[in-house]
Amino acid sequence: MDRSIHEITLPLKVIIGSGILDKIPDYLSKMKFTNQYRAGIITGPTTYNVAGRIVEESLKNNGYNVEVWKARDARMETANQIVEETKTHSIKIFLGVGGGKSIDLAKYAAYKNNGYMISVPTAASHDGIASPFASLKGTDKPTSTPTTTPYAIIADIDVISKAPPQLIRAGVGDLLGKLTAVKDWQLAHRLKGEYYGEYAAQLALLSAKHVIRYHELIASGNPDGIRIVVEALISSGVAMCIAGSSRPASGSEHLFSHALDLLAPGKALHGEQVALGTIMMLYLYGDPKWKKIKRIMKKIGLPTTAEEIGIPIETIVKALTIAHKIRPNRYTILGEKGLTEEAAWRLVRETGII
Ligand SMILES: NC(=O)C1=CN([C@@H]2O[C@H](COP(=O)(O)OP(=O)(O)OC[C@H]3O[C@@H](n4cnc5c(N)ncnc54)[C@H](OP(=O)(O)O)[C@@H]3O)[C@@H](O)[C@H]2O)C=CC1
Ligand SMILES: O=C(CO)COP(=O)(O)O
Ligand SMILES: [Zn+2]
Repeated sequence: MDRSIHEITLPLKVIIGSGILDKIPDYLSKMKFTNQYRAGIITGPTTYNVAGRIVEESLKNNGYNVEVWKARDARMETANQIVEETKTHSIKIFLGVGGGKSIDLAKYAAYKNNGYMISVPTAASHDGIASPFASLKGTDKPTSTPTTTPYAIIADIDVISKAPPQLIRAGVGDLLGKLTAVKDWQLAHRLKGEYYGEYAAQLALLSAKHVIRYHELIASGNPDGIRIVVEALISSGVAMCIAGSSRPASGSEHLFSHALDLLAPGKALHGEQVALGTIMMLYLYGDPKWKKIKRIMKKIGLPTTAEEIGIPIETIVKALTIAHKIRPNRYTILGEKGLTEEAAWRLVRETGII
């Protein structure tokens, strides 16, 4: 990347409130959109019932021409199919209504169609809500594809609060990952001369520190706690916008999660896997904080063992040994050769994952 020109695109508007889904047409018109623009809702089978339908009906009631896509996965193949279909329908406004999967698909489709992406999260489970990247699956090396920064974020706290509690816990897990992601970024800067942006790094770290500070309030299910997680997730996404890469938000703990996605797809949530990886990567850094993070994870109900996350320990060990190959140009504590099987077994024993 040519670092002499650093272009940053941030979301134009962030609206967080209660019962705001059916106000989306008003927000769109305040952003100068009219119902001359065709709208596409990219959602999932469950999230359509939770939120997508409300958005669809309110847009239709306001004269919008609306098409809906209910996606079951965020594979590159699925993403390209949506791109083609949205092209046929001349969609210009792409609303990602759902979890990380739906939001990533909408971002990708908006980017490929030169449209506007509106991020409508139904769960506080990931920091892709505001990021300009789409994590698409289905290849042997899951990649973060640069797309378009969400033009606006419309987060309905009522909907997000009613989501299964496992999802908000996963959001905290994704944020805890910034503790090692930033260490990895600094390491790559020192050892490989990689560009490092202190401000973006500190912003990502702040989002992790913020949820650590308020973990008890978050665990109580109080709407103020939910709001804290949503804001921290948005802020971590903004860190990615500023950095121009997912570096501040994704390091060795994410490589471990991506490896699990390849070996045991659909077994656990992204943020749960990332948090488990964070314990182990902190340990590798010799940072005694791994014990505190594990304690906090237990307190809020995030899985801290192979059994709790529902993935066989052998698979976790295997993931640790292949994680470094997922994105070879992203240098992390795992180094260029990765962990041996013996080292991986020692790691899971020392950190009590087994
Ligand atoms: N681009 C980026 O920067 C980032 C991308 N990601 C990506 O995001 C994904 C992880 O996001 P995550 O949200 O955990 O996964 P999903 O989008 O797969 O959502 C998990 C499940 O929760 C359901 N769900 C979501 N909201 C609700 C709700 N309110 N009520 C009931 N069910 C709900 C979804 O339903 P349904 O089946 O209807 O979708 C889905 O079954 C991964 O693919 C990850 O790689 C993560 C971080 C950053
Ligand atoms: O999940 C992410 C940040 O939380 C995105 O990271 P990746 O670049 O590893 O897909
Ligand atoms: Zn993540």
